[in-house]
Amino acid sequence: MTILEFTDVHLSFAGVKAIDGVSFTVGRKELFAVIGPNGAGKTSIFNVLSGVYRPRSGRVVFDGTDLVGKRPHEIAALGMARTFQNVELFANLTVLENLMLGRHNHIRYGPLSAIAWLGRARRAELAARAAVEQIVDFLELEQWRRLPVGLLPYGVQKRVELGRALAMEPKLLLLDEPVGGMNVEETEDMARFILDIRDELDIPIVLVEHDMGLVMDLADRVLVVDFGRAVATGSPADIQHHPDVIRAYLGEVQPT
Ligand SMILES: Nc1ncnc2c1ncn2[C@@H]1O[C@H](COP(=O)(O)OP(=O)(O)OP(=O)(O)O)[C@@H](O)[C@H]1O
Repeated sequence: MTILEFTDVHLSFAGVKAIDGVSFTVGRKELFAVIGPNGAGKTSIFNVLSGVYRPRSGRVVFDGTDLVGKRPHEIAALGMARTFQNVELFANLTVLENLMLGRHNHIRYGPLSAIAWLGRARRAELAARAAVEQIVDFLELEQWRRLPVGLLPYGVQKRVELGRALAMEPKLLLLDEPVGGMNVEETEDMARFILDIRDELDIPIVLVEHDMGLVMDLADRVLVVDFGRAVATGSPADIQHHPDVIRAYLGEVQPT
């Protein structure tokens, strides 16, 4: 039961092989992590998944649909939501307003019914508000819900960004360094929410993260990339001791 198949994908920038024949699959109940040293190709993999880059060759199949050639908004509408390395929210809007924006692809009514606040428009708006309140509750954002996002601590902003992705009711969630720049307490909170998303909301997750401890604690399986290639795929316990993984992180050990 796979939600995502990434098969023999190649992507180059002016001679740099950012992705050099990487393949992996993600299961429907899986928390799948992609790790690797700086410049290894992790962000490029995310950008191919979300339609920002079109690969030179290879297949990317999401829930039965081939994604290659699709635009980012089309991929989002198919049910793939992402967060970004740097928080990308509307700083002047409140938490609730930012979360409502995440629902826009679920709101289907014409401008006339919206102006007249009739039937479908009213029902869709009320359903969106109810869904957003559930997310506020789930991510424990109550105390900040009516504050502009720009005023909130960084860790809370990252949580709002996660909430906005959840507001899309995704079939798959892509998290790009969800604990990057966070302190220990914020990291622990985020780790708990990520696990709850997989276990309670039943949403599979692909995670790119530099925090090894977090990856080892959370991931069901891990893909290690280096110089655009897949070095190893396996459980956290398996890959930790894999000689190619140790080499990728520590460099070649020279005999003395
Ligand atoms: N838009 C681009 N133009 C040119 N080269 C790029 C571009 N994006 C990525 N690259 C190159 O592709 C390679 C992979 O980069 P990528 O950002 O995917 O790595 P990464 O593993 O996400 O790195 P980091 O951990 O530093 O974020 C690098 O050599 C990078 O310089």
